Amino acid sequence: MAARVIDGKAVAAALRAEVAARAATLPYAPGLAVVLVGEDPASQVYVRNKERAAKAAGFASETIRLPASASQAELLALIARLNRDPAVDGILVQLPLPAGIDPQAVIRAIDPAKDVDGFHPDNVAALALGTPFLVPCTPRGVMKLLAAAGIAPRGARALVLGRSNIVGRPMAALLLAADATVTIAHSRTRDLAAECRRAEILIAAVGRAEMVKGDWVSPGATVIDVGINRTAAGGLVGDVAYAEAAAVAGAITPVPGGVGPMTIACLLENTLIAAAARR
Ligand SMILES: NC(=O)C1=CN([C@@H]2O[C@H](COP(=O)(O)OP(=O)(O)OC[C@H]3O[C@@H](n4cnc5c(N)ncnc54)[C@H](OP(=O)(O)O)[C@@H]3O)[C@@H](O)[C@H]2O)C=CC1
Ligand SMILES: Nc1nc(=O)c2c([nH]1)NC[C@@H]1CN(c3ccc(C(=O)N[C@@H](CCC(=O)O)C(=O)O)cc3)C=[N+]21
Repeated sequence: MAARVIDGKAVAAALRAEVAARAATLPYAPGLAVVLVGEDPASQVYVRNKERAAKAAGFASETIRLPASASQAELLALIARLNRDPAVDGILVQLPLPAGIDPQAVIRAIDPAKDVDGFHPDNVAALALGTPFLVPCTPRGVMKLLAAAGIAPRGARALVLGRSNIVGRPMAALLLAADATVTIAHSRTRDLAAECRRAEILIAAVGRAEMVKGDWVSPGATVIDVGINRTAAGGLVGDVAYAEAAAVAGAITPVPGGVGPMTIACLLENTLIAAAARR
Protein backbone atom coordinates (compact mmCIF):
# COMPACT_ATOMS: atom_id res chain seq x y z
CA MET A 1 0.00 0.00 0.00
CA ALA A 2 1.31 3.44 -0.86
CA ALA A 3 2.13 5.81 1.98
CA ARG A 4 0.14 8.90 2.84
CA VAL A 5 2.16 11.94 1.73
CA ILE A 6 2.58 14.56 4.45
CA ASP A 7 2.26 17.93 2.72
CA GLY A 8 4.80 20.18 4.43
CA LYS A 9 4.11 23.00 2.06
CA ALA A 10 0.45 23.13 3.09
CA VAL A 11 1.16 22.76 6.83
CA ALA A 12 3.80 25.49 6.57
CA ALA A 13 1.45 27.82 4.67
CA ALA A 14 -1.15 27.42 7.43
CA LEU A 15 1.45 28.14 10.13
CA ARG A 16 2.73 31.19 8.25
CA ALA A 17 -0.82 32.52 7.94
CA GLU A 18 -1.37 32.00 11.67
CA VAL A 19 1.88 33.79 12.50
CA ALA A 20 0.97 36.67 10.19
CA ALA A 21 -2.46 37.00 11.82
CA ARG A 22 -0.89 37.08 15.31
CA ALA A 23 1.74 39.60 14.17
CA ALA A 24 -1.02 41.84 12.77
CA THR A 25 -2.47 42.22 16.27
CA LEU A 26 0.80 43.58 17.71
CA PRO A 27 1.53 47.30 18.02
CA TYR A 28 4.92 46.74 16.34
CA ALA A 29 6.36 44.62 13.52
CA PRO A 30 8.51 41.73 14.81
CA GLY A 31 12.07 42.30 13.61
CA LEU A 32 14.22 39.57 12.07
CA ALA A 33 17.87 40.12 11.12
CA VAL A 34 19.43 37.49 8.88
CA VAL A 35 23.20 37.60 8.54
CA LEU A 36 24.86 36.04 5.51
CA VAL A 37 28.65 35.87 5.32
CA GLY A 38 30.08 35.06 1.90
CA GLU A 39 28.46 33.96 -1.32
CA ASP A 40 27.55 30.28 -0.90
CA PRO A 41 24.85 29.86 -3.59
CA ALA A 42 22.58 27.55 -1.54
CA SER A 43 22.77 29.93 1.44
CA GLN A 44 21.82 32.86 -0.78
CA VAL A 45 18.66 31.03 -1.90
CA TYR A 46 17.69 30.13 1.68
CA VAL A 47 18.31 33.63 2.96
CA ARG A 48 16.21 35.15 0.17
CA ASN A 49 13.38 32.73 1.00
CA LYS A 50 13.57 33.62 4.69
CA GLU A 51 13.44 37.33 3.98
CA ARG A 52 10.51 36.91 1.59
CA ALA A 53 8.55 34.83 4.11
CA ALA A 54 9.26 37.32 6.91
CA LYS A 55 8.07 40.26 4.83
CA ALA A 56 4.95 38.33 3.74
CA ALA A 57 4.12 37.80 7.43
CA GLY A 58 4.36 41.53 8.06
CA PHE A 59 7.71 41.37 9.84
CA ALA A 60 10.44 43.97 9.64
CA SER A 61 13.18 41.87 8.10
CA GLU A 62 16.66 42.83 7.03
CA THR A 63 19.40 40.72 5.49
CA ILE A 64 22.91 41.87 6.31
CA ARG A 65 25.56 40.62 3.92
CA LEU A 66 29.23 40.48 4.82
CA PRO A 67 31.93 39.51 2.32
CA ALA A 68 33.54 36.07 2.54
CA SER A 69 36.68 37.90 3.64
CA ALA A 70 34.98 39.29 6.78
CA SER A 71 36.82 38.51 10.02
CA GLN A 72 35.31 36.86 13.07
CA ALA A 73 35.79 40.17 14.94
CA GLU A 74 33.71 42.02 12.33
CA LEU A 75 30.94 39.46 12.59
CA LEU A 76 30.99 39.61 16.40
CA ALA A 77 30.79 43.40 16.25
CA LEU A 78 27.75 43.18 13.97
CA ILE A 79 26.07 40.72 16.35
CA ALA A 80 26.77 43.03 19.30
CA ARG A 81 25.04 45.85 17.41
CA LEU A 82 22.02 43.64 16.60
CA ASN A 83 21.86 42.47 20.24
CA ARG A 84 21.53 46.13 21.31
CA ASP A 85 19.03 47.13 18.59
CA PRO A 86 15.55 47.25 20.21
CA ALA A 87 13.83 46.77 16.82
CA VAL A 88 15.58 43.43 16.29
CA ASP A 89 13.75 40.53 17.95
CA GLY A 90 15.46 37.67 16.13
CA ILE A 91 19.01 37.14 14.86
CA LEU A 92 19.90 34.31 12.49
CA VAL A 93 23.47 33.84 11.25
CA GLN A 94 23.27 31.58 8.21
CA LEU A 95 25.46 28.46 8.44
CA PRO A 96 27.90 27.25 7.28
CA LEU A 97 30.30 30.16 7.90
CA PRO A 98 33.50 30.64 5.90
CA ALA A 99 36.60 28.81 7.15
CA GLY A 100 38.39 30.84 9.80
CA ILE A 101 35.22 31.83 11.65
CA ASP A 102 34.34 29.67 14.64
CA PRO A 103 30.58 29.00 14.46
CA GLN A 104 30.37 28.19 18.17
CA ALA A 105 31.92 31.54 19.11
CA VAL A 106 29.42 33.29 16.85
CA ILE A 107 26.45 31.39 18.25
CA ARG A 108 27.54 32.15 21.83
CA ALA A 109 27.69 35.86 20.99
CA ILE A 110 23.99 36.04 20.05
CA ASP A 111 21.69 37.23 22.83
CA PRO A 112 19.86 33.99 23.80
CA ALA A 113 16.60 36.00 23.91
CA LYS A 114 17.09 36.79 20.18
CA ASP A 115 18.45 33.38 19.20
CA VAL A 116 15.64 32.34 16.83
CA ASP A 117 17.71 29.36 15.60
CA GLY A 118 17.75 27.98 19.15
CA PHE A 119 21.46 27.19 18.83
CA HIS A 120 22.81 29.19 21.82
CA PRO A 121 24.00 26.99 24.72
CA ASP A 122 21.36 28.53 27.02
CA ASN A 123 18.59 27.49 24.63
CA VAL A 124 20.18 24.07 24.05
CA ALA A 125 20.32 23.56 27.82
CA ALA A 126 16.72 24.69 28.27
CA LEU A 127 15.58 22.11 25.71
CA ALA A 128 17.70 19.37 27.26
CA LEU A 129 16.33 20.17 30.73
CA GLY A 130 12.73 20.02 29.51
CA THR A 131 12.07 23.77 29.83
CA PRO A 132 12.37 24.85 26.18
CA PHE A 133 12.29 28.50 25.10
CA LEU A 134 13.56 29.03 21.53
CA VAL A 135 13.76 25.59 19.86
CA PRO A 136 15.67 24.85 16.61
CA CYS A 137 13.37 25.43 13.63
CA THR A 138 13.87 22.21 11.67
CA PRO A 139 13.15 19.70 14.45
CA ARG A 140 10.35 21.92 15.72
CA GLY A 141 8.89 21.82 12.22
CA VAL A 142 9.14 18.02 12.18
CA MET A 143 7.14 17.80 15.44
CA LYS A 144 4.46 20.01 13.90
CA LEU A 145 4.34 17.82 10.79
CA LEU A 146 3.86 14.72 12.96
CA ALA A 147 1.04 16.46 14.82
CA ALA A 148 -0.60 17.65 11.60
CA ALA A 149 -0.47 14.10 10.23
CA GLY A 150 -2.05 12.71 13.40
CA ILE A 151 1.04 10.71 14.41
CA ALA A 152 1.54 10.56 18.17
CA PRO A 153 5.15 10.06 19.36
CA ARG A 154 4.07 8.91 22.84
CA GLY A 155 5.33 5.40 23.47
CA ALA A 156 6.48 5.01 19.86
CA ARG A 157 9.92 3.73 18.83
CA ALA A 158 11.61 6.68 17.11
CA LEU A 159 14.94 6.53 15.31
CA VAL A 160 16.82 9.74 14.56
CA LEU A 161 19.46 9.22 11.91
CA GLY A 162 22.04 12.00 12.45
CA ARG A 163 23.35 13.75 15.58
CA SER A 164 24.18 17.28 14.45
CA ASN A 165 23.59 20.20 16.79
CA ILE A 166 21.15 21.77 14.36
CA VAL A 167 18.95 18.77 13.55
CA GLY A 168 19.65 15.34 15.04
CA ARG A 169 20.29 16.18 18.70
CA PRO A 170 17.44 18.68 19.17
CA MET A 171 15.17 16.32 17.20
CA ALA A 172 15.92 13.53 19.66
CA ALA A 173 15.32 15.89 22.61
CA LEU A 174 11.91 16.94 21.26
CA LEU A 175 10.83 13.35 20.58
CA LEU A 176 11.94 12.36 24.07
CA ALA A 177 10.00 15.29 25.54
CA ALA A 178 6.98 13.97 23.61
CA ASP A 179 7.43 10.55 25.29
CA ALA A 180 8.83 8.62 22.33
CA THR A 181 11.40 5.88 22.93
CA VAL A 182 14.33 7.46 21.13
CA THR A 183 17.38 5.96 19.45
CA ILE A 184 20.02 8.16 17.82
CA ALA A 185 22.03 6.61 14.97
CA HIS A 186 25.12 8.08 13.29
CA SER A 187 28.16 7.21 11.23
CA ARG A 188 29.52 4.83 13.88
CA THR A 189 26.26 2.90 14.27
CA ARG A 190 26.58 -0.81 13.56
CA ASP A 191 23.89 -2.18 11.22
CA LEU A 192 22.03 1.01 10.47
CA ALA A 193 19.45 -0.81 8.35
CA ALA A 194 18.43 -2.99 11.29
CA GLU A 195 18.13 0.04 13.61
CA CYS A 196 15.95 1.81 11.04
CA ARG A 197 13.75 -1.24 10.54
CA ARG A 198 12.80 -1.20 14.23
CA ALA A 199 11.48 2.36 14.03
CA GLU A 200 7.84 3.34 13.98
CA ILE A 201 8.94 6.94 13.40
CA LEU A 202 12.07 7.27 11.27
CA ILE A 203 13.70 10.70 10.93
CA ALA A 204 16.53 10.93 8.40
CA ALA A 205 18.97 13.86 8.80
CA VAL A 206 22.25 12.63 7.38
CA GLY A 207 22.92 14.61 4.22
CA ARG A 208 23.46 11.49 2.07
CA ALA A 209 21.27 11.34 -1.02
CA GLU A 210 18.72 8.50 -0.90
CA MET A 211 20.70 6.54 1.69
CA VAL A 212 17.64 5.12 3.47
CA LYS A 213 16.34 2.29 1.27
CA GLY A 214 12.84 0.88 1.07
CA ASP A 215 13.83 -2.28 2.94
CA TRP A 216 15.12 -0.15 5.87
CA VAL A 217 11.55 0.98 6.50
CA SER A 218 9.16 -0.96 8.69
CA PRO A 219 5.76 -1.51 7.02
CA GLY A 220 3.42 1.29 8.08
CA ALA A 221 6.16 3.42 9.67
CA THR A 222 6.22 7.22 9.46
CA VAL A 223 9.24 8.48 7.50
CA ILE A 224 10.35 12.10 7.85
CA ASP A 225 13.06 13.11 5.42
CA VAL A 226 15.05 16.15 6.56
CA GLY A 227 17.78 15.75 3.94
CA ILE A 228 18.31 18.31 1.21
CA ASN A 229 20.77 17.03 -1.37
CA ARG A 230 21.39 18.61 -4.72
CA THR A 231 21.71 16.15 -7.63
CA ALA A 232 24.11 16.53 -10.53
CA ALA A 233 21.08 17.33 -12.71
CA GLY A 234 20.26 20.29 -10.43
CA GLY A 235 17.29 18.68 -8.71
CA LEU A 236 16.75 18.10 -4.97
CA VAL A 237 16.54 14.72 -3.27
CA GLY A 238 16.24 13.74 0.36
CA ASP A 239 18.13 11.25 2.50
CA VAL A 240 15.43 8.66 1.75
CA ALA A 241 14.96 6.70 -1.49
CA TYR A 242 11.49 8.15 -1.79
CA ALA A 243 9.70 5.80 -4.21
CA GLU A 244 10.96 2.63 -2.45
CA ALA A 245 10.20 3.98 1.01
CA ALA A 246 6.76 5.30 0.04
CA ALA A 247 5.79 1.81 -1.10
CA VAL A 248 6.34 0.50 2.46
CA ALA A 249 5.75 3.43 4.83
CA GLY A 250 2.42 4.47 6.33
CA ALA A 251 3.22 8.17 5.89
CA ILE A 252 6.16 10.01 4.37
CA THR A 253 7.38 13.55 3.70
CA PRO A 254 8.56 14.50 0.20
CA VAL A 255 11.66 16.51 -0.72
CA PRO A 256 11.09 19.26 -1.66
CA GLY A 257 7.80 20.21 -0.04
CA GLY A 258 8.25 18.40 3.28
CA VAL A 259 10.41 19.58 6.16
CA GLY A 260 12.09 22.51 4.34
CA PRO A 261 9.05 24.81 4.23
CA MET A 262 8.36 24.04 7.92
CA THR A 263 11.83 25.28 8.88
CA ILE A 264 11.04 28.72 7.48
CA ALA A 265 7.55 28.85 9.01
CA CYS A 266 9.00 27.91 12.42
CA LEU A 267 11.65 30.61 12.08
CA LEU A 268 8.83 33.15 11.78
CA GLU A 269 7.04 31.62 14.76
CA ASN A 270 10.25 31.73 16.83
CA THR A 271 10.70 35.39 15.93
CA LEU A 272 7.17 36.07 17.16
CA ILE A 273 7.88 34.16 20.40
CA ALA A 274 11.11 36.12 20.90
CA ALA A 275 9.31 39.41 20.25
CA ALA A 276 6.49 38.59 22.66
CA ALA A 277 9.00 37.68 25.39
CA ARG A 278 10.99 40.90 24.94
CA ARG A 279 8.39 43.63 24.41
N1 LIG B 1 14.97 20.71 5.62
C1 LIG B 1 15.64 21.60 6.35
O1 LIG B 1 15.09 22.59 6.75
C2 LIG B 1 17.04 21.34 6.72
C3 LIG B 1 17.71 20.32 6.07
N2 LIG B 1 18.98 20.01 6.40
C4 LIG B 1 19.56 18.86 5.70
O2 LIG B 1 19.58 17.76 6.59
C5 LIG B 1 20.70 16.95 6.36
C6 LIG B 1 21.51 16.83 7.63
O3 LIG B 1 21.96 18.10 8.03
P1 LIG B 1 22.94 18.31 9.28
O4 LIG B 1 22.36 17.64 10.45
O5 LIG B 1 23.24 19.74 9.31
O6 LIG B 1 24.21 17.50 8.75
P2 LIG B 1 25.62 17.16 9.44
O7 LIG B 1 26.53 16.86 8.33
O8 LIG B 1 25.96 18.19 10.43
O9 LIG B 1 25.31 15.83 10.24
C7 LIG B 1 25.07 14.63 9.58
C8 LIG B 1 24.88 13.50 10.56
O10 LIG B 1 24.69 12.31 9.83
C9 LIG B 1 25.61 11.32 10.22
N3 LIG B 1 26.06 10.56 9.06
C10 LIG B 1 26.74 11.01 7.98
N4 LIG B 1 27.00 10.02 7.12
C11 LIG B 1 26.47 8.91 7.67
C12 LIG B 1 26.40 7.56 7.27
N5 LIG B 1 26.93 7.14 6.11
N6 LIG B 1 25.80 6.68 8.08
C13 LIG B 1 25.25 7.09 9.24
N7 LIG B 1 25.27 8.35 9.67
C14 LIG B 1 25.88 9.24 8.90
C15 LIG B 1 26.76 12.05 10.87
O11 LIG B 1 27.33 11.17 11.82
P3 LIG B 1 28.61 11.55 12.74
O12 LIG B 1 28.07 12.49 13.77
O13 LIG B 1 29.01 10.26 13.29
O14 LIG B 1 29.59 12.19 11.82
C16 LIG B 1 26.07 13.26 11.48
O15 LIG B 1 25.62 12.99 12.78
C17 LIG B 1 21.43 17.61 5.20
O16 LIG B 1 20.98 17.03 4.00
C18 LIG B 1 20.98 19.05 5.27
O17 LIG B 1 21.03 19.70 4.02
C19 LIG B 1 19.63 20.68 7.40
C20 LIG B 1 19.03 21.70 8.07
C21 LIG B 1 17.69 22.14 7.75
N1 LIG C 1 21.52 29.46 10.90
C1 LIG C 1 20.94 28.58 10.10
N2 LIG C 1 19.66 28.20 10.33
C2 LIG C 1 19.04 27.31 9.51
O1 LIG C 1 17.87 26.96 9.74
C3 LIG C 1 19.76 26.80 8.38
C4 LIG C 1 21.08 27.23 8.18
N3 LIG C 1 21.64 28.11 9.05
N4 LIG C 1 21.80 26.75 7.14
C5 LIG C 1 21.24 25.85 6.16
C6 LIG C 1 20.10 25.02 6.72
C7 LIG C 1 19.18 24.50 5.65
N5 LIG C 1 17.90 25.13 5.86
C8 LIG C 1 16.80 25.03 5.02
C9 LIG C 1 15.73 25.88 5.10
C10 LIG C 1 14.67 25.82 4.19
C11 LIG C 1 14.68 24.89 3.18
C12 LIG C 1 13.57 24.86 2.19
O2 LIG C 1 12.73 25.73 2.15
N6 LIG C 1 13.52 23.85 1.31
C13 LIG C 1 12.54 23.73 0.25
C14 LIG C 1 13.17 23.75 -1.13
C15 LIG C 1 14.10 24.90 -1.37
C16 LIG C 1 14.84 24.75 -2.68
O3 LIG C 1 14.18 24.53 -3.71
O4 LIG C 1 16.08 24.83 -2.66
C17 LIG C 1 11.83 22.40 0.37
O5 LIG C 1 12.42 21.47 0.95
O6 LIG C 1 10.73 22.29 -0.13
C18 LIG C 1 15.73 24.02 3.11
C19 LIG C 1 16.78 24.08 4.03
C20 LIG C 1 18.00 25.96 6.93
N7 LIG C 1 19.21 25.92 7.49
